[in-house]
Amino acid sequence: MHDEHPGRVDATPSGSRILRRYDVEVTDQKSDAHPAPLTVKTTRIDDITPLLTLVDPRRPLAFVRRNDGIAGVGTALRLEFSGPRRMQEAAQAWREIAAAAEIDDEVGLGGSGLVAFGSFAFDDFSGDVSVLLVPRIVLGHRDGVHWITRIGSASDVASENADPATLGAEFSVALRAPESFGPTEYAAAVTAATESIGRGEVSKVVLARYLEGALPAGADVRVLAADLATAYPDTYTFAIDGLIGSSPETLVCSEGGEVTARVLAGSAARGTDARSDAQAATDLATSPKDLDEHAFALQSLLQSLAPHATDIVTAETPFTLRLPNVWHLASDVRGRLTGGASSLDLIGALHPTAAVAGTPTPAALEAIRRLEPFDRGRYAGPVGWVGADGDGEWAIALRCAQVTYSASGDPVSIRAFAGAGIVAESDPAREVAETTMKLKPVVDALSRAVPEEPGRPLPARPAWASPAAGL
Ligand SMILES: C=C(O[C@H]1C=CC=C(C(=O)O)[C@@H]1O)C(=O)O
Repeated sequence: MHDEHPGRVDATPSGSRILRRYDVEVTDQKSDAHPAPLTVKTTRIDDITPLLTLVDPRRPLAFVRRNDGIAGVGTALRLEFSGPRRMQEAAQAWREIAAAAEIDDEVGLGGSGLVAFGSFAFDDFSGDVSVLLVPRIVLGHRDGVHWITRIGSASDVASENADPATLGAEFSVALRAPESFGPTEYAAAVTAATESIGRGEVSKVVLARYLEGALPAGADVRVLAADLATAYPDTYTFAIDGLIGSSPETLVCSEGGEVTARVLAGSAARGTDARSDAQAATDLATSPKDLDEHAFALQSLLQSLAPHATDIVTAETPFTLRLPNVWHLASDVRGRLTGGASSLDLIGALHPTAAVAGTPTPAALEAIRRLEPFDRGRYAGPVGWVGADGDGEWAIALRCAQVTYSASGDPVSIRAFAGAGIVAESDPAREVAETTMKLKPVVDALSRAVPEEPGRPLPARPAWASPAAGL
C-alpha cells in the first residue's frame, strides 16, 4: 500500500528532519505520527539483473564496486539532516530506526538486511540537505551471493516490484565553467591560498572548482553511473539522491569490528606510454610536495580515528595508485574498533579529512569558504551505506556530479566538481591541470557519442522481480 500522505514526522532544533515517504517527491505536510517500525526480509536469489537497470532512471540509487554492491528501488524512509551535527543526528536516528525494525535476513552479509544509503554535505553550513534513504527494495551482490531485501511496514513489505528497464540512450552534455569562476579565477584562488600558507595561517587547503551544463529532456541519468562503473571499475560508483560519481577514496568501512580506510592525496597525470607512465609514478612517489600533501591527509585521518580504534596500522610510505585518468599517492589504514562506534559515528568523526579540506581543519575550512565562491553541496562529503548493525561502507564523494531536478522531478542540470590539495609549493597552472584531470571521468561520461540505436539490450525479466514469486 502506498502512503498517500507522506509528511514531516520529526524536527530537531538544528533543522534536521525525518520524512517518511513512498514517492519521489517530498512534501512538508506535518504529522505527529512517528515512523512505523520497518519490517525487513532478505532472501537469497540465484542471479541478478545488472543492478543499474533496476533503479529509477531519474533518481538512481546504487553503490557498487566491481561486481559487488547494492541498488535500491522506491523509498520507504527518507531522513534529512543539516547543520554541524548532521552526521551525529543521522547516527542517532539510524540507531533508533534499526533497533525498532523487525529484520529477517537469511543472507547475513554486509549490505543485506536493513540498509540506508547516505550522502552528506561537505560543509556544516551548506544549503544542501544531507540524506539517509531507505529503499523499498534492495538488490545486492557480494562474493558471489545475490539477494533481494524488501522493506516496508508489516502490511506492505512485499508490495513493490523491481522491474528492469533498459538503460536509456547515451547523451552528451556540454559542461562549462561558470563565468565568474573559471580556470583563471581558480588559479588566482590557488595563489591566494599559497599566500595564506606563506603567512602561516594554514598549512594545506583543498580548493575545488566546477563545470555545469543542461541535461537533455528525459535524460536517463543511470547512463552516467553505468558509464562510470564501466570506465572506473575499481572505484566506488555511487548514485544517491542525484549525486553520481566514481570515487577512488574510502573514507571508512566498518565490518564486524574491523575498520579500514584508503587515504588519497598527491596526484600526477598518467604518462602517454609505458615508459612515461612509469616515470610519472616514480616522480609522484618521490615528490616532496606531493608527499607533504599526502602526509597531512594521512595524519588527519589517523588522529580522528585514534579515539575509536586500536591496533591501527598503515605503511610507512604511501603507494602509487593507478587510475585510468590519474596516479595518486595512497595509504591503506586498518584498525580494530573500540567503543562500538557505528560507521555513521565514524564518518562524523573523520569528515572532513585533509584530503578534501586541508590542515589545520578550521583554518582550511575558513579558507575554502573565503576562496571558493560556491557551495560544494555534497561534493567531497561522505557517501555510502549503513546497515542495521551500524557497519557500512563510506567513500568520499569525489569525481562526481550533482543532478538538479525540476519541480516535477525531471533531471534538468548537472554540476561536476573537482579539487586539488594546495601546499606551499603549489603552482596555480598545475593545479588547474590537476582539476581538469579529476573532472575527466564525468566529462568523458557526459561526452559520449549517441549510439546508432537508443537503449541497451536487457536480459529477460528475472523471476524474483515479482512478489508473486513469493519473496
Ligand atoms: C579533492 C579531490 O581529490 C583529493 C583526493 C585525491 C587526491 C587529491 C590531490 O592530489 O589533491 C585530493 O586530495 C578531488 O578529486 O576533487
